[in-house]
Amino acid sequence: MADALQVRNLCFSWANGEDVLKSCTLEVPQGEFWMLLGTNGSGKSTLLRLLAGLLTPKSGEINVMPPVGFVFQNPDHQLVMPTVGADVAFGLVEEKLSPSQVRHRVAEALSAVNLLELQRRPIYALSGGQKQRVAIAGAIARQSEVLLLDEPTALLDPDSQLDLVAQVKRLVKSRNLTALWVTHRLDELNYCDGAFLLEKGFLVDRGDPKRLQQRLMQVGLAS
Ligand SMILES: Nc1ncnc2c1ncn2[C@@H]1O[C@H](COP(=O)(O)OP(=O)(O)OP(=O)(O)O)[C@@H](O)[C@H]1O
Repeated sequence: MADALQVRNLCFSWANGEDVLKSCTLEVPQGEFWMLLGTNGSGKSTLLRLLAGLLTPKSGEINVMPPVGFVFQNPDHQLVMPTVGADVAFGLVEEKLSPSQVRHRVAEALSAVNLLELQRRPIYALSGGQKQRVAIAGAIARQSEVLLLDEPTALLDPDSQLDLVAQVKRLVKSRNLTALWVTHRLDELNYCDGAFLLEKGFLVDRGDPKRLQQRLMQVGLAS
């Protein structure tokens, strides 16, 4: 399977000169769900922002299959419209679509995350997990091939957390999407195809999630 996401020798420094990513190389095959783990400050969010094109690398190569959908830790930083349906439609304003095409895309994306019946609900009246699903529906409506999710369950209770990760896994598999999901929660590793471990800007391990789960349970992953 071809890679939907590829990074070669990626280096990044902030303006203060701090090296955050040190020659990182990774790839995620199309249709797979991978996770990115690491202690606080190891560079996970920075890597995700580079993949989304929100930051510019110091050196190295990034290839990500477009369009890319990004899901933030806090959905209140991303949902901008008053209702569920309006928010998902807002993401389509730059595409030249007729009103009926927009309605169709919004309905299809909300069905994919089981929120169609909440289309007219105000955003403020949603739970945290429902808000994250609206953010994911936005990416699906824009027909994103790659989903980048930066600790999307950090603000969720354990039940909503596992519902969300299971739902993203189903979406990835049923639509042949590709996802990279940042987490501190080791139980989420049960849902992915593989995982990367980032330490102080170096990718120090990768591969079978069960093996990484064991390794991290033994040493304890700081969160
Ligand atoms: N805008 C910024 N300007 C300067 N330094 C930054 C900026 N954002 C992050 N950093 C620094 O970059 C390093 C990596 O931060 P990053 O947020 O990528 O880590 P992380 O692994 O996602 O951490 P966490 O698990 O706490 O979210 C940290 O030392 C952080 O202080």
